[in-house]
Amino acid sequence: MQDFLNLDSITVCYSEHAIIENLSLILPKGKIGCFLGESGCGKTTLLRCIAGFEPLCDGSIILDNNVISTANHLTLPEKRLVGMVFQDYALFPHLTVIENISFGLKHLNKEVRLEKVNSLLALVGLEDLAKRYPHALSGGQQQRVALARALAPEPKLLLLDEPFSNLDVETRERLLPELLDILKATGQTAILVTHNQREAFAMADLVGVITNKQLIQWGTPEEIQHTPANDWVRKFIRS
Ligand SMILES: Nc1ncnc2c1ncn2[C@@H]1O[C@H](COP(=O)(O)OP(=O)(O)OP(=O)(O)O)[C@@H](O)[C@H]1O
Repeated sequence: MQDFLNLDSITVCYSEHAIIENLSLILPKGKIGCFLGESGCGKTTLLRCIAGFEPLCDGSIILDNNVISTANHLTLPEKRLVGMVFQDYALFPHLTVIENISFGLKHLNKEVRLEKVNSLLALVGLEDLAKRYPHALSGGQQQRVALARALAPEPKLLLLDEPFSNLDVETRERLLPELLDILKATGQTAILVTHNQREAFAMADLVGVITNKQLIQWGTPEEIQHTPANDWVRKFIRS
């Protein structure tokens, strides 16, 4: 497998207590990975490690041939070119849609920035709401702004932590294929955390099942569903 993101035997601890032990996986460029597992198994912690918000106790994380985390080295989050979309969108309330999306593009000249933001607004279908503030948007619209803002700096890797969890079922159903289309259209490599297996199997090229501090299986949705690694995975995906 062509290796773009490589988690190599990583162990993650909080106060010397291991949350994740000796976890390895490879995600090729342009693919969407998804972590599945029970509440508290460490899915968000893994995303935080990849984003550079948590150190490793052991192992290494390599992104696009750069070692970004080891037990002794942590490339700063802002230097990793890793974007993150949070559960609660985390938009800047005092900035309009267009200002939120432009936030990470201050280094570009005005013309280039405007062109980029306009194409992102079109990509997420928010051209008509560019001057609104977040409080005047629906949950689904806020999530689209968060996605456009995260995509704006063209991250090497996009991390999405339960991006649909605050949305009603109807909006989730509508946004899921839209999100997939946007990620695939931009060739974005991404990792999604969700509690929802249907979402994981619909979105992901590769699904990781985590339990008891370990990644039990890392495979395509078909492999996980048709050849589960053990009884635990079989029961988990039927639950
Ligand atoms: N800052 C912290 N300090 C100590 N323990 C923590 C910290 N953050 C998380 N934990 C613990 O680490 C474990 C993994 O948490 P994490 O949030 O990664 O799980 P999760 O799989 O994302 O859970 P959920 O699906 O409920 O969001 C949990 O037992 C949690 O209590």
